[in-house]
Amino acid sequence: MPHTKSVTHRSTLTQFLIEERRRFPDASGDFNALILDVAIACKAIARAVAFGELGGVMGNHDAESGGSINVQGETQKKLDVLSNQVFIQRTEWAGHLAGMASEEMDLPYQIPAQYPRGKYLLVFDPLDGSSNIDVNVSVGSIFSILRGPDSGADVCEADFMQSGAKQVAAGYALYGPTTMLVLSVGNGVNGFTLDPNLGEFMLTHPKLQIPEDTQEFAINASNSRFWEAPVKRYVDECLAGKTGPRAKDFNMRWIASMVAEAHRILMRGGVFLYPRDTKDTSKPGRLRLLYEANPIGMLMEQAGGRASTGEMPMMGVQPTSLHQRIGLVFGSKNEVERIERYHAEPQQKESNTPLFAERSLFRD
Ligand SMILES: O=P(O)(O)OC[C@H]1O[C@](O)(COP(=O)(O)O)[C@@H](O)[C@@H]1O
Ligand SMILES: [Mg+2]
Ligand SMILES: [Mg+2]
Repeated sequence: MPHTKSVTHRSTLTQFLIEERRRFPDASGDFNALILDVAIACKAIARAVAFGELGGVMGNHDAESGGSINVQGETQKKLDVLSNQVFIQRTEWAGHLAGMASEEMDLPYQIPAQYPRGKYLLVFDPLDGSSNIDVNVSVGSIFSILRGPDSGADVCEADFMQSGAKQVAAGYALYGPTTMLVLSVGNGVNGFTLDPNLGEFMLTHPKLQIPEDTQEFAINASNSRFWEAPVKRYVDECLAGKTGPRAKDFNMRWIASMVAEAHRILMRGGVFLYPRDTKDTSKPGRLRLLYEANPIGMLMEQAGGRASTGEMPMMGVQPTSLHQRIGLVFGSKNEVERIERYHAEPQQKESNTPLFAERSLFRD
């Protein structure tokens, strides 16, 4: 029986959290209860994703009335909206939260008056990789936990303006061939696989560590004409392979679900770039600082990898707005450091490797 071993030999998420809590004898248990509520939200979203078309959850939200647009200016999918509701409903009632913020909500979410307020802030991307929902490719949920104000008053944007270094915990759920929860409570990174028979997350990937070197990179190459010189240089050098300055061949991946790319990198190394570019100068990057870059950044750093804007460590960035976008580079430490070095070095005018050279296949 496939699940017998997991029942007898593996820790459940609950057991793992209780054992972690023993490190903090004064802890109230609120934090563990919050993580378990987040885990239930993720299980509920995993079910909705798994039913797909059968569950009537595919396609755009509110399609009959022309669709709904979120604060990012993006058309919301039904599953974006549903996942957001699931996160709220599973966590707002318990008295652990001072407030929440989400990709799908313009403003901070206030805990309704009928519920007690607590000390944490929950920040989340309820469904990452939304463009993949309708094509049955892995998507996920990303979350970050911060300390909130003690006042019990309504939360405001300023309460969330905390650097990534202040995160108490971060994690994601990946709705792939198996559902996984990957979590850091500030003491390394651990991966749990959902046992569908028990409905429990079981510790299957303890103490994840990202290899420092890699031969695999992920970037949306359709944006290459908008990249800044250091990014062009880095990718050119990877593409040049064995005969180029890196003297080794690289492989490339692009899933268009950052959460799935982060997972691959946690499993076997690699580097992910969604850098700042010149495509739309009103948007300094595609991905969002508070609920994408920071939680993934914390997981990377806790697993021995690195996360950066390209210019500085992501964990040191002081946020200025709830839905702030930012250039993001993360993964194997030596590659991220190399990209940072390229940003710091005086810029060459043009890379002299073939893809972007002045005279090449892609230029007259
Ligand atoms: O469409 P692109 O440029 O490939 O961008 C894909 C990126 O957008 C995202 O889907 C953004 O997240 P959301 O789906 O939560 O908006 C990332 O997961 C992914 O890396
Ligand atoms: Mg996202
Ligand atoms: Mg999203």
